[in-house]
Amino acid sequence: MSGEVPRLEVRDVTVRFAGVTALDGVGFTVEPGSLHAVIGPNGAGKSTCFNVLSGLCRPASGSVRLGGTELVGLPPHRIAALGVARTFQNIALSPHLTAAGNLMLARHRLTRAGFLACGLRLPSARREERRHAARVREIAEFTGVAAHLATPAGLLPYGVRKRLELARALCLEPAVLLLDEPVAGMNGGERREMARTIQRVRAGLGVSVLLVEHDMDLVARLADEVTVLDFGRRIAGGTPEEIQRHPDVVRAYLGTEAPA
Ligand SMILES: Nc1ncnc2c1ncn2[C@@H]1O[C@H](COP(=O)(O)OP(=O)(O)OP(=O)(O)O)[C@@H](O)[C@H]1O
Repeated sequence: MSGEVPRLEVRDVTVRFAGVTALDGVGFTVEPGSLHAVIGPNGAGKSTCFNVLSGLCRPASGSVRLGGTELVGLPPHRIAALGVARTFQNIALSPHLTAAGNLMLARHRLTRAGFLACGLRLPSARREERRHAARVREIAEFTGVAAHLATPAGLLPYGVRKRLELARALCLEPAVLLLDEPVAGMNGGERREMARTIQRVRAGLGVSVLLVEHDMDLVARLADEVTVLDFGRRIAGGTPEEIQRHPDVVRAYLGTEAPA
């Protein structure tokens, strides 16, 4: 499948908030099927970068292209429909819906007309519904949440909810998956489980993954390429090994958390 996954190209993106340049001419490329991490100290611009890619924030200038398609200026639901799906730092699941319900809701976003037909209980819609349910089960198995499908999302342990959030993003059948701090707040066991899940998803589904993460062990273990931001600027890019030796990166992290 990675043969069909388009390249994501971020070029010269600048974002300004009153008095603050959150991103200053930032550019990088996520190669098809690769895992690309964006790291940097607090306030470096990582979240802003994600918000630009998913359409929540419009840059003052610059471009984001998925294959031949310009994403800047498109609303978030169009960007998701084109194949860029994201998770959030703070889990955004419906707590009263079951895990399966949350995933089915995401599937319905794929086909809005399907949702209407489904409400009218047309036979074609019932077939479609069964197909969606089968795919939801497949994705749930991939992400290790299949045993929890009947449980309301709000009652699940934190680590499972984070994997469910990832499963929900995958329900949109993305070409590029944006993961916003997927192991934040997790204990060691949950972190290892999430790392395995990300590896499985990437290898099994062939999607590209763009990861924002503070956990350097995870980045070193998973990433093919790393982009380092500091004060809104891209200060370095390369493999995890190259990044850890880069003098500007070491300097940027001094006094905060040194990359392990
Ligand atoms: N909506 C906003 N209005 C004003 N300033 C903002 C806004 N969002 C972000 N900023 C500023 O832009 C800069 C980059 O913030 P951003 O949240 O992207 O950094 P980050 O690397 O994600 O930080 P963290 O690791 O703490 O999440 C910071 O100086 C921040 O204060």
